[in-house]
Amino acid sequence: MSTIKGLVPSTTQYDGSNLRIAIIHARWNKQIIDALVDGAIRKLRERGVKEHNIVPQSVPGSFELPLACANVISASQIQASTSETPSQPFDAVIAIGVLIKGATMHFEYICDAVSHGLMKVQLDSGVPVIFGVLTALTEDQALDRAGLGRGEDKGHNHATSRGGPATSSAKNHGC
Ligand SMILES: O=Nc1c(NC[C@H](O)[C@H](O)[C@H](O)CO)[nH]c(=O)[nH]c1=O
Repeated sequence: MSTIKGLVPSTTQYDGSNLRIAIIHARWNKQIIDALVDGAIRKLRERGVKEHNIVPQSVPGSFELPLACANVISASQIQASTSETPSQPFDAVIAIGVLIKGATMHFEYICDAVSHGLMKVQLDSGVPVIFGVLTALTEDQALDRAGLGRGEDKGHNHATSRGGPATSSAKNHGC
């Protein structure tokens, strides 16, 4: 059965060649995280973002993503405005995590806190924070969304559809 879900690809080809993007990722569920980070980097490079302008940084778990994103944004803005050798501030941040439901409500509380936290970071900073956190009810759901599915259909790496919004949001943000 066909589906109506999905992101309609933008007809505008955004040029990422002058963008600087941070990728903040958790270290929980490493096999899936690694595939998502690789997918995001691949999409950013396809959009023309230079390799040295893609800056990955890790945190222990998804619960630490909002603070790390806020810190990396403010640090880059301070560095750009006060340093003797100013560097370009980040134009967007991609937050990547993998949350898999367990037997308790821990999953729900982290998912809620992280999603609201990341939204607050982007509204407070004015810098786009792309939501790349998988909130999976099962391991197979997470594996499928990283393109690592255990069945014949390996699924689709959802992080490749995070790189695009990072460049388009950054450009629309007037960077
Ligand atoms: O519990 N499961 C998960 C998890 N827990 C750790 C949490 O994010 C945080 O690092 C600690 O609570 C310490 O603050 N973090 C994830 O990214 N995915 C999970 O599936």
